[in-house]
Amino acid sequence: MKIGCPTEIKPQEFRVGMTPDAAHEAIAHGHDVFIQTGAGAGAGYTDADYAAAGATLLETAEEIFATADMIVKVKEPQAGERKMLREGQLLFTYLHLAPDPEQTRDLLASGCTAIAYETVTDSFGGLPLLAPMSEVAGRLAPQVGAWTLQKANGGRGVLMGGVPGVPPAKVVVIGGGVVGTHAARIASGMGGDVTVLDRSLHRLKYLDDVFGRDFRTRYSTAAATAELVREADLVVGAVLVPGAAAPKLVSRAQLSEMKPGAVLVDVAIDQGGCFETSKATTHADPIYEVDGVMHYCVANMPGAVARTSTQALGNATLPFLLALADKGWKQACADDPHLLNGLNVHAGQLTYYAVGKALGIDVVSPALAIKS
Ligand SMILES: NC(=O)C1=CN([C@@H]2O[C@H](COP(=O)(O)OP(=O)(O)OC[C@H]3O[C@@H](n4cnc5c(N)ncnc54)[C@H](O)[C@@H]3O)[C@@H](O)[C@H]2O)C=CC1
Ligand SMILES: CC(=O)C(=O)O
Ligand SMILES: [Mg+2]
Repeated sequence: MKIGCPTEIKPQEFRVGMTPDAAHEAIAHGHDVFIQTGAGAGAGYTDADYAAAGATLLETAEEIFATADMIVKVKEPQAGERKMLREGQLLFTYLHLAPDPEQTRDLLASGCTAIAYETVTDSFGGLPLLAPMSEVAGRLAPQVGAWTLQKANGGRGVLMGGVPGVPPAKVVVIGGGVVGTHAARIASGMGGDVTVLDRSLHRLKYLDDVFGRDFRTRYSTAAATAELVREADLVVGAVLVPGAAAPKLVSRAQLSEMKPGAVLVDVAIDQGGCFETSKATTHADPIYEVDGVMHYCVANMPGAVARTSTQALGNATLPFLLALADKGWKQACADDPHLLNGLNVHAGQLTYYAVGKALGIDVVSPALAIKS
């Protein structure tokens, strides 16, 4: 198979879909790998690294899209990239379609087959291709939250860990999955006074067993969330209903009850965000204020630490990438129901139920789509 990896073009996105090691493995499996020149630069990989791995360097994204049977990326295809997708071509990347009707429309119109990293599952009930970036974003969230809390950035001037004789920041993490657990661990390590909310008792029990000395847990009801958010210095939004638009758990009206200069970091923004007032921002201009409360809503947080993120994502995607290339997507998905769960679009049909529900589009079952 011809595998193509273009340079990411989302603003301030420095990750790359394939490392030189991944290219080397795919080539050892008998595939041809085409990398756009400069694609790895932001993650610290040179064109020479890819050439040494046996990949062919191509100058432009147009050449990559025209040449490859499978496109491997990091971020959802941007409007210009979507125009280059064609019928029968396989796209393997993050998509986050539920909050993105324009992208969904373009992918359906292109006739391509699109497998979304974020909806591939594993046998432990997890999301193995989302998890590495959730680990990164979760660990970044207290770091960016602490920065936003600084006075010069519009925050209320509270130091995360306090100092002897002065209390630390009150941190509330909504959602105790991968992002939430990593955010809580780091915030607690920085000295914050941390509470994690989740609606899964099983998850709360796990967190209490493992981290009970480091942070508190609380069952997520609207009342508990409202009470904790009112008192918080920093709130991290980390909920997920896989594939679906994020539920709105803090309303605009609640902002007026919060402390002036408190900070909301909405990691769930790539699924539309879990605060009513969230709108996606970029690393170039990450924060804004609404009703005295600072918001940080960057939809590609891991891009800030592109080298760590590229390596972590590459470790997770490689086995799936090789299965898709070795067997073709239909056989690979037929053999692995967890990979089939990644199928969001095929030949003009939407194949992921939660996306169809969010956007009001009819859905064809993925099991039927692989037979078409
Ligand atoms: N902004 C960014 O750069 C990045 C964003 N993300 C996003 O972060 C979000 C969280 O991802 P993960 O932690 O991997 O998901 P996860 O599935 O591991 O955890 C989500 C948790 O939310 C909980 N939850 C669902 N509804 C809830 C509610 N109403 N109240 C409280 N808890 C609730 C679930 O029980 C689960 O424990 C996703 O939207 C993901 O796409 C992930 C990586 C990077
Ligand atoms: C998960 C995701 O969308 C990201 O890492 O950018
Ligand atoms: Mg994202």
